[in-house]
Parts: sequence; C-alpha cells; structure tokens
Amino acid sequence: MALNGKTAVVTGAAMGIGKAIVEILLQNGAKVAILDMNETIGHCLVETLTKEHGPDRAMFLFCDVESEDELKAAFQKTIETFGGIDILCNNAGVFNEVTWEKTITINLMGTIKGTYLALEHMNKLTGGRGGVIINVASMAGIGPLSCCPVYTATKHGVIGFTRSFAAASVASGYGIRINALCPGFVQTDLFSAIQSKLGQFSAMAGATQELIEKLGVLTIQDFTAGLTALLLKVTCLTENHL
Ligand SMILES: NC(=O)c1ccc[n+]([C@@H]2O[C@H](COP(=O)([O-])OP(=O)(O)OC[C@H]3O[C@@H](n4cnc5c(N)ncnc54)[C@H](O)[C@@H]3O)[C@@H](O)[C@H]2O)c1
Ligand SMILES: CCCCC[C@H](O)CC\C=C/C=C/C=C/[C@@H](O)[C@@H](O)CCCC(=O)O
Repeated sequence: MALNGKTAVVTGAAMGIGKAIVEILLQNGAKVAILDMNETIGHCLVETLTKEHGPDRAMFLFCDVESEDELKAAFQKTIETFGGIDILCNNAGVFNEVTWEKTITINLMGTIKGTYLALEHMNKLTGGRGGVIINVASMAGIGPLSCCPVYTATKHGVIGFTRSFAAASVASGYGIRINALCPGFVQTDLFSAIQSKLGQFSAMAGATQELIEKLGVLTIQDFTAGLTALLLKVTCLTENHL
C-alpha cells in the first residue's frame, strides 16, 4: 500500500474531517496518532479502527493544540511508539466569532505550532528524514465570508503561512512538502453549530444560508471520496519529489 511504513499525526482527529483523514491514511497503510481534546470519542474511535485495521495502527493522544507542551509530548509519544513522524495534518479548528481570540489561538497559532514542531523533527538540514505537512484551511481562506471575519482571517492566515513556509522549505532544502487544503461546506459538528456561534454577525446568517444553498454541503462520505486521491498524491511523494 502507498503509505506502508509511514507514520502520521492528525490533530482534531476524533471526529469530522480529521477522522475522515485518519481513515484514509489507515486504509493506505500508514500508522496514525489521533490527537484531540475529546478523550471519550478519541478512545472509542481507536477501538473501532483497531477492529478494522488491526492492532498497533492507531493510537489516541490527548492534546489541545493551544498548548505547545501538549503538542510536544504528543509528538514525542508518537516518535517513541511508531518510530518517527512522516506526515502531519494540522486539522484542529473551531468556528466561533464570540470567543474569537480562541478561534485565532486554535486555528492559526495551533497550525503554526504544529508546523514548527514538525520542522524540528523532519528537517533534513538537521538530521531529519523529511516529510509532508497538510494544513486544513477552508474556502474561507481564499475569499471573504461576511458572517465570520475572524474565522476567515484565521484561514487566510493558514494559507499565507503555508505558502510562505513552502517557499522557505524549497529555498532552504528542509525536505518538507507543505500544502493547504481548502474544503467548502462539509456536514460536521462544526458546520451544524454555526448559527449559535456568529455573535455580532448573526445578521449575516441569511447571506451565509444563500451561499450554502448555492455551493451545497458535502456529506462526510462524499468529502472522503473526493479527498482520497488528493491526499495520496500529496503524501506519497515524500521520497521522490522533495
Ligand atoms: N465542516 C466544514 O464545513 C469545514 C469546511 C472547511 C474547513 N473546515 C476545517 O476543517 C477542520 C475540522 O473541522 P470539522 O468540521 O471536522 O470540525 P468538528 O467540530 O467536526 O471536529 C473538530 C475536531 O477538533 C477537535 N478540537 C477542537 N479544538 C481543539 C483543540 N484546541 N485541540 C485539539 N483538538 C481540538 C474537536 O474535539 C473535534 O474532534 C477545521 O480546521 C475547520 O475549520 C471545516
Ligand atoms: C459559516 C461557515 C462554516 C463553515 C466554514 C467552512 O470553513 C466552509 C467555508 C466554505 C465556503 C466558503 C466560501 C466563501 C466564499 C466567499 O469568498 C464569497 O464568494 C462569498 C461571499 C458571500 C459572503 O460574503 O458571505
């Protein structure tokens, strides 16, 4: 299988898009560390995945991406257990215009913290073996979304950070491929809860609903089907194309 022998870390992976990414990685041979704050769902997911894919392929690690110490500990545990990290997916994210500072800390700073830790482990210039980083941004990172200026800012930030880091990686020879993923609307818990998280922009809910009707909403199954080929293309090229 394409990802045999590879180890991946996925943040915010207990459910939704993160969980879908974990399943694709496992189906293609990788071992996966599932980082999340939701211990109950995380442990339950590992139990299910172990039945499907066999023992020692997936493990749950409690980790709030706001905490550099927790991220560091989770990376360390992954390296000790699986022998290294080849793929990092910075997926953890929230949608909340009320507690907007936290939205920035999780969505943007969490992604930057994860990427810098991965750089320490993967950088070929300092003895690492290279690797792949995937940052989950959004279509709201490409254009404005009037109901959520801060969420939009974090996703624009993730894209800007990813593009700049990619240029630095190529210019310096880190041996790290980094890409941003920009999904449209996907039926997850985050998507279902948006109405109550708009705060002072709740008057924009109508415009957002029109956009949702225009663009449509992917089921997680359709999202997974569409993502599989793309994710493999990005992650499989580790050795030959860096
Ligand atoms: N659902 C969509 O329509 C959509 C579209 C584009 C991009 N995205 C992005 O995809 C990512 C995943 O979103 P989702 O829709 O699957 O959300 P979700 O709410 O269904 O799942 C998010 C997961 O992240 C975890 N999480 C939240 N805060 C965390 C933290 N501080 N540290 C670690 N884990 C944390 C949650 O416990 C949960 O398991 C987010 O970055 C989101 O912005 C979502
Ligand atoms: C309410 C959003 C909850 C989920 C957010 C996700 O990250 C998904 C974002 C998906 C699509 C975004 C599209 C953005 C399009 C705009 O740039 C523009 O074309 C639409 C303008 C309408 C508006 O201002 O609201």
